[in-house]
Amino acid sequence: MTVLARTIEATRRYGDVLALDRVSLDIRAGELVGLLGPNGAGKSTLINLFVGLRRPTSGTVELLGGSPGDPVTRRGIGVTPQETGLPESLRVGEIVDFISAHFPKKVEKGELLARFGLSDLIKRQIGGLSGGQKRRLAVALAFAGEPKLVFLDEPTTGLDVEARRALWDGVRAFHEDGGTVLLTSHYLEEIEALAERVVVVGRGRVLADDTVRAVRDIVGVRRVSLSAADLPDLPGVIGSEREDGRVHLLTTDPDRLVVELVRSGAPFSGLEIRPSTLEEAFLTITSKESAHA
Ligand SMILES: Nc1ncnc2c1ncn2[C@@H]1O[C@H](COP(=O)(O)OP(=O)(O)OP(=O)(O)O)[C@@H](O)[C@H]1O
Repeated sequence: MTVLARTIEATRRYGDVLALDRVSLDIRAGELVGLLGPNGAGKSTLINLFVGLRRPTSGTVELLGGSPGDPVTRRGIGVTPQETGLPESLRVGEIVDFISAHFPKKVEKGELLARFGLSDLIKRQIGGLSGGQKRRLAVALAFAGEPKLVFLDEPTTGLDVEARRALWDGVRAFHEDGGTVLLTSHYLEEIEALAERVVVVGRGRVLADDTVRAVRDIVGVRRVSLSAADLPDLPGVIGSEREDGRVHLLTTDPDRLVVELVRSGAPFSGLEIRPSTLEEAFLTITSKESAHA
């Protein structure tokens, strides 16, 4: 399958901060890929490398067979960054015309607005739109030039459920017509609603690149925490660490783990069970450390 965007061992530093650490990733034609990761994982940095807003400190980035630095290449993509500022005095229809004018091919205005549930707002000034409507418009504009590949950085931030659904419908329609999308999110639920492939990023590295189902199994992990001096080997523990005298055990079956813990007779106190955060689940599982005392 044709690769539309690719990084090879891409590293990006901001001063002392290593935002991306040797990331190699292919985005193939027709894919809808979700980039999932906690705050500061490096998602926006990766998108910025792909769309030519930043250059890698080392490594290579390719876009549509060319370089992201080339404005002609960039005409083949659509982008909605995390923060968007649209001119307040323009009307919705006017901003669509303005953006479309930059592209050789364009989606018909009425159709573009309908796809994102914005038809009724065509004559409204942008300054009079709600935050959610502005966000939806900013996302719709990424599709205006009939792009081959669209990058959406947290497209549904600040949207209510209905607006989020309207936006998802627009993205799905583009994908069903063969379009390729890379979108970032903090939420697996969002990626699950849209994507088939999930790339999990944490601390600048790709931690997993798999189907939504496979990633969901890992994210479904629970964290069982307790205070104990010594613990025997317990079944079903897929990762563990010790912190300030507490032991954190990761498992997909916390009920069984607790039963086995009690059966083992090992003294413990302060038992707590909670869902693991994405970062905990992935970093603990992928680290080789084990903290069986
Ligand atoms: N312009 C910058 N100058 C300095 N550090 C930066 C800059 N941009 C990003 N960083 C740092 O690089 C790391 C990765 O940031 P990035 O914005 O790519 O993460 P993210 O996964 O998109 O996070 P979020 O989900 O919060 O948007 C973070 O530690 C961030 O503080």
